[in-house]
Amino acid sequence: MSVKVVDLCHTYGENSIFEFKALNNINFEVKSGELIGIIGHTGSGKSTLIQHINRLLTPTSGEIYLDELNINEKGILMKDICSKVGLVFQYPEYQLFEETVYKDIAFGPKNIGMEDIDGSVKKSMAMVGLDFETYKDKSPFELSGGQKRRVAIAGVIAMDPDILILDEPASGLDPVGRKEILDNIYKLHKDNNLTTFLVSHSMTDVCEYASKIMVYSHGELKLFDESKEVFKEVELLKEIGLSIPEGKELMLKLKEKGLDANTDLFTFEDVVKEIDNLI
Ligand SMILES: Nc1ncnc2c1ncn2[C@@H]1O[C@H](COP(=O)(O)OP(=O)(O)OP(=O)(O)O)[C@@H](O)[C@H]1O
Repeated sequence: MSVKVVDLCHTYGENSIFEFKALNNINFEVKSGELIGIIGHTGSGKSTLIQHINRLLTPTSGEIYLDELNINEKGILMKDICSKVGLVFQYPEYQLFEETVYKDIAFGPKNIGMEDIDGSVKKSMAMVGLDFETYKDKSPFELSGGQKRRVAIAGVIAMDPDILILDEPASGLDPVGRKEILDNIYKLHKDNNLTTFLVSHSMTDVCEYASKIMVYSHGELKLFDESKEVFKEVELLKEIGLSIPEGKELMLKLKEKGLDANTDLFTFEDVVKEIDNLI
């Protein structure tokens, strides 16, 4: 499913002394099946943006289209949007509340009136790499941080969305847990052709996975391009207060030291290969 955002503005507390413009004239188009990284400093508007894509917020002005559907048009039910757009909030494990993993994952599908609840729980658990028999009767609260997060993601996937949005899915996990969850999300996206938005503070996290990256600063979309093009804008990114991926940083340092390093590289794998070539 494609997403088109046209002239989107969002002002919190309009016409009050707390008025704050969180998004200013945002325009972009994302094709069906793309994985988009959304990067920006704290308070740049990332969460505000993603809440518009599943209509949790109403634009102050502007439009959002999912394929041809203008989601804020009169008569469109919230239920219809929820079944198309799955939003996984930051630290989703804090929103787990049922006594078993099965019940927690089944909650969403039941709520939107899906028929084969059992089938969708089984399928979504398999998709996030949780064995059904091992985990279905466990309490979500006895699981590790990474496993809890998988349960929370399975609860959203179980509603069979066309678009998946994840707000900082790797935050608070150790390096192994981060890689596991991000690899799993990437696989979900690829296997199901899910249009996916990955919100992060970390360039290093998103650069390995995203086909394109959006960079937000103070409510404005500053860059939206393929990763390697975005990472060429080193000065602008530093000005905004964002670090470039560690791999690219290393390549730039090697170049400074006089080595013929390819500074267009940024993923861990590519950088390791390049270092092998250089030494
Ligand atoms: N409900 C609200 N009322 C008033 N201002 C808000 C509200 N929610 C967010 N803001 C403000 O809007 C701006 C954008 O917030 P938003 O949460 O979208 O940023 P963010 O990029 O997601 O930040 P973070 O990375 O810290 O989650 C911030 O300055 C924030 O303080």
